[in-house]
Amino acid sequence: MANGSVNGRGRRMPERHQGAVTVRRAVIPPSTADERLLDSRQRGDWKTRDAWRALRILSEFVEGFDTLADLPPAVSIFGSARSKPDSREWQLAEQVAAALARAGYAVITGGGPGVMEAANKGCAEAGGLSVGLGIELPFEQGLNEWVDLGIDFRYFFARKTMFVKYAQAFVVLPGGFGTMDELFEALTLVQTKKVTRFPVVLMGTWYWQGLVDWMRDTMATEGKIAPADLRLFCLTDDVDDAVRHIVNADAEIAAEQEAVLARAAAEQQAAAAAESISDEPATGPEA
Ligand SMILES: C/C(=C\CNc1ncnc2c1ncn2[C@@H]1O[C@H](COP(=O)(O)O)[C@@H](O)[C@H]1O)CO
Repeated sequence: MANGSVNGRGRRMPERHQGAVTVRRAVIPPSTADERLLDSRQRGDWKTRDAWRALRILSEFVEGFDTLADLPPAVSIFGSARSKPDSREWQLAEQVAAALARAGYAVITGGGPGVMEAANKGCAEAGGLSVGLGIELPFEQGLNEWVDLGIDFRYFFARKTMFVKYAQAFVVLPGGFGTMDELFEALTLVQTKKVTRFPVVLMGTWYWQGLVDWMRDTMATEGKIAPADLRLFCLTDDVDDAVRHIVNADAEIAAEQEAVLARAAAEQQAAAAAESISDEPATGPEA
C-alpha cells in the first residue's frame, strides 16, 4: 500500500492526492475539498466560491467518464479499509476478485488498503483489469500497489457515481461505515429502480447474518421495507456461487435486451409493411 512517497534519502514524505494534483509537506492544506464543500459554517464562501467549485466537480465527472468509458464489464468490490491480510474477508476478497477476473470482469475498488487492496491484488494477479477510485482524505493515502488503472477523486459523490455506472454488480465484504454507505446506496438505487437488475452479493456470512436477520425481523416486520426487498441481495461465502449469481444476472439482462431489440425490429418491419400496402394504388371496381 503506497502511503506517501519515499524521498532520495529513504524518508517518507507526507503527500496528498487532490484529483490530478499531488501536494506534499507544507503545501498540504488543513482540510479536504469535500470538507470545505460540506462545511455549513463558511456561508461567506457560498456566493464567492461555490460556482467555481461546481466546475471542479464537473471536471471530476468528465475525468471519470473519459477514463472509464472503455472499461470491460466490471464488478465493484467494497469492504473494510482496516482488514489485515490474515483476515477471512481479505482472503475472500482476493479469491472472489480473481474468480471475477477469470470470468472476464474488471474489478473496481476504492483503491485503498484492506479489502480494497485484497480485491485489487486478486484481480491483478489473475490477469484482470484492476481499477482503483481513490479519494482525498485528511491523512496520507495513495492508491494501493495493485491498482493498474487509478483515478483520484476529491468528492465522494462523484466517485460513487463511477462505482455504480461502470459496474454490472456489487460484491460487499465486511466493513464499517464506508462499506455500509456503499451497500445501502446500492440497495436504495435498486429498490427505487434507479438501477435495474443490479446484483448485490454480500460475502462473509459470519459478519452479515446478524444484519440480514435484523432487516427481516425488524425492518420488514415493521413495514420499513417490503419482504421482497430482502431478495435484492444474496448472501454467500462461496466464491463460485457469487460469480455464478453475477454471470447469470448478466446473461438474463443480455437476453432481455436482445428480446426488446428483436421486438422493436419486428414492430418496425410490420409498420413498414403496413405503410407500403397503404401506398399501393387501389385497383378494382371501387377504384
Ligand atoms: C481508514 C484507513 C484508510 C482509509 N482509506 C480509504 N481509501 C479509499 N477508500 C476508502 C478508504 N476508507 C474508506 N473508503 C471507502 O469506504 C469503504 C471502506 O470503508 P470502511 O469504513 O473501512 O468499511 C471502501 O469500500 C471505500 O470505498 C486506514 O488505513
